[in-house]
Amino acid sequence: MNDLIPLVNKLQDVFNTIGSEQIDLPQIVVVGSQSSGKSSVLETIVQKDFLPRGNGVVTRRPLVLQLVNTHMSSLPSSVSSDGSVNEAPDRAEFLHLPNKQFFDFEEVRKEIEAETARVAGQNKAISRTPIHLKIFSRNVLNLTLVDLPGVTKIPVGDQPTDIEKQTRNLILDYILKPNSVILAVSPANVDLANSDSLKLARHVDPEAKRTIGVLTKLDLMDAGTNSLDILSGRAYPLKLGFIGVVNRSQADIIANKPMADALKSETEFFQSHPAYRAIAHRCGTNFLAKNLNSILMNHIRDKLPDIKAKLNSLIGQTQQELSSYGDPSFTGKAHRGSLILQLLTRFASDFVAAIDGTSAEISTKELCGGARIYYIFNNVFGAALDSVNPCENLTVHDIRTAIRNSTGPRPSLFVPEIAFDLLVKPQIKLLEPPSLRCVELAYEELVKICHSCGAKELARFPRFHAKLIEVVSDLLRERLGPTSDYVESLISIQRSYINTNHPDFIGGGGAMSAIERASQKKKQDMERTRRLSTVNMVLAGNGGDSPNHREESGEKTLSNAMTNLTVHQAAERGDREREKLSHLNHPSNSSTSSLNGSHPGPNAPSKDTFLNYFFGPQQRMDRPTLQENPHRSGNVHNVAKEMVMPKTVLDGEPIDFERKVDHAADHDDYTGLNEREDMETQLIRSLITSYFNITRKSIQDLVPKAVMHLLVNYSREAVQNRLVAALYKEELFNDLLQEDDNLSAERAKCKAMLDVFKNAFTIINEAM
Ligand SMILES: Nc1nc2c(ncn2[C@@H]2O[C@H](COP(=O)(O)OP(=O)(O)OP(=O)(O)O)[C@@H](O)[C@H]2O)c(=O)[nH]1
Repeated sequence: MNDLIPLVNKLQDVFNTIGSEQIDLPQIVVVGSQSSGKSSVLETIVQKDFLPRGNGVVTRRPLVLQLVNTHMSSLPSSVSSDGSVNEAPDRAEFLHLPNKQFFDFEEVRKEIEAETARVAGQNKAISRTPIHLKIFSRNVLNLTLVDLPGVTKIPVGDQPTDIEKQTRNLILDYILKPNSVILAVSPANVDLANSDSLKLARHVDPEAKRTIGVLTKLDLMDAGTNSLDILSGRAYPLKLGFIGVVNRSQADIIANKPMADALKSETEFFQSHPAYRAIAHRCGTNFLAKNLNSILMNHIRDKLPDIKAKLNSLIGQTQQELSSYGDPSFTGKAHRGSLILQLLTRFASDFVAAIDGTSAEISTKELCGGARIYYIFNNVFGAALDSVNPCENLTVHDIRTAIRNSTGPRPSLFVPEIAFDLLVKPQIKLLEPPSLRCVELAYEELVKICHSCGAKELARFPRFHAKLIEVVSDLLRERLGPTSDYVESLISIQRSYINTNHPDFIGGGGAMSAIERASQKKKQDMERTRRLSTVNMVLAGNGGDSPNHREESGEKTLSNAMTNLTVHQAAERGDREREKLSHLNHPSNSSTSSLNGSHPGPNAPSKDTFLNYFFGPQQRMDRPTLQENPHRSGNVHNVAKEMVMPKTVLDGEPIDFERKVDHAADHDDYTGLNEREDMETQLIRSLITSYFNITRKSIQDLVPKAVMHLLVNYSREAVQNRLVAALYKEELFNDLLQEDDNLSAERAKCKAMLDVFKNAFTIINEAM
């Protein structure tokens, strides 16, 4: 039974070697506010002066103290020549100094101070890293105790402003572990209601099952007061009870009072104290040590089955982790070929599965693989194409220049087809950058896919993994060129023949109708604005009307004025307007019927020239007479006719050639377009937009198909063969199957851990 504490110490040592905190080993954690007497309690238990002393914060790192009874253990004693047994002297060992033994406990104190300062600095700051100290003595009972920094309220020295929070968290880290027994130290000369240690203990152990209370400084209580209520468990119930102790006072320490004397004085104190006399056998440091020893042993005995179960599952997990690093024996000569082939096939099928979306490890966080390619086609590429303005960079100047240049030395009779052709081709070129970008994005996605393939299985063989990626990347790069070229040629194909017979093309008639509608609307708007401003003028011209008067007449005057004005103006314009409108809309008028619809009727001949689109075949003959003076009428239909006859001729004005040449040379001077020029420009723009939209649609359809065929599907089919051809070569096997150094180290660490767990399991098995 008494072997249980050495067993836990053994486990602790075993786990310390691998720094594993996976097992929560039973231990006693000493908690208390600053200067409550924690170190004094520990020193009295050990019966040695070995802990740092001083004012204020002294314990600044957790101290894991293992007490080993050399009397009970088989450890170092020797037999002298006269046959008597020489008890080995008490000694201490630090985990951080494995080859050094301390026999002078003053040196132990210095080492704790130096080690504390090394990690936590010289000035009052605290650190979470524990110091492990083992003390071998015949005067101690087997115990494992952890001394923690005291709960501090006010920061001093280098301590950060949140020192209270930091110490609290550090303490909580230890006492939260269900296998920790909390030794809550409270000074008896301070009201228990203010005890920090009991507050913290209650927080993590509300049923007070694993908290043992220690009352220090019982000798410092005011005369006439005592803690009998607490010590007998009436004031503050704890399952493990309260134990009172009297440690050395500061004066005793200064006077170097020996431990043995201190223990004697303590016993005398309890035996002679009127209040404690009756419970003296349950008080004092010796009783505390014995009690702690049996509490810890019982605790260990209770917890061992859990620890065993936990170890069991850890062994399973670690074994699994170890096998994930691969079996080093499997890379022997006989197996290399099949291993290479197996990993290579796995890589290729991962690649295909990622594209097809059949991968076992499909991400739920972000789009990947095939879905991402679809997203590129549908959303990214689609949006990029949609964002292209069909008339991007196409200024009025460009359009006018194109029209003029395409007519050569002749005056422009119609808006020439050649100008449209000239202008629309560069616009189609605008579809090329997004299309090529689409190819690149799909390529990049495939590269990304290939980087994520086989990552788990191939972590062991980084060279092989890199080679596999290299070969697939080469394959993808090879396909990038032809795919981009093909997509580029798709755009060139579109540019090489402008198919104005396309059924979706708006054509001249459609474009004219659209412009006509827009123009009419614009005119109506302008008219409305003009009327309103006239009304305002009428209202403003109402003589000496004061502002107040105007306000009084209000809406009524305004509406009257508007009605009068509208009626008046309608009468003035009269039949002229009505006649024009009926002329435009009259179905029997063949010249307007084709203008109003996008497509000519079923009997209309094919739209082979611009003249056809604009006016239908009959229009060739339907030229305006000079008397009609279409420009002056401002009618859209007449303006369209103007494109057939230059305005200057229609107006009958003499042409000043000198001025015209100068004007044409002045490229920036297109701001003051006349109505005919404005109409021509608009017409060209709407034709370009219509044709561009048709091309955009077909590019949007064709590019993804090309990318799928030439890049994605091609590489998908070719990947396995390519990998085998490039890498399944006997002379490469050695290089490809070179293991990663880190992985070998990880495997070794994992193996060591597994050994530790197995070892611990055996230790527990033997003890139980
Ligand atoms: N008279 C008397 N003095 C005590 C007793 N216990 C501790 N002291 C004194 O109280 C002071 C603080 O004791 P420590 O043991 O250093 O307290 P601590 O809780 O370890 O302090 P920190 O590690 O700094 O948090 C010392 O001067 C001790 O001598 C006691 O039972 N009686």
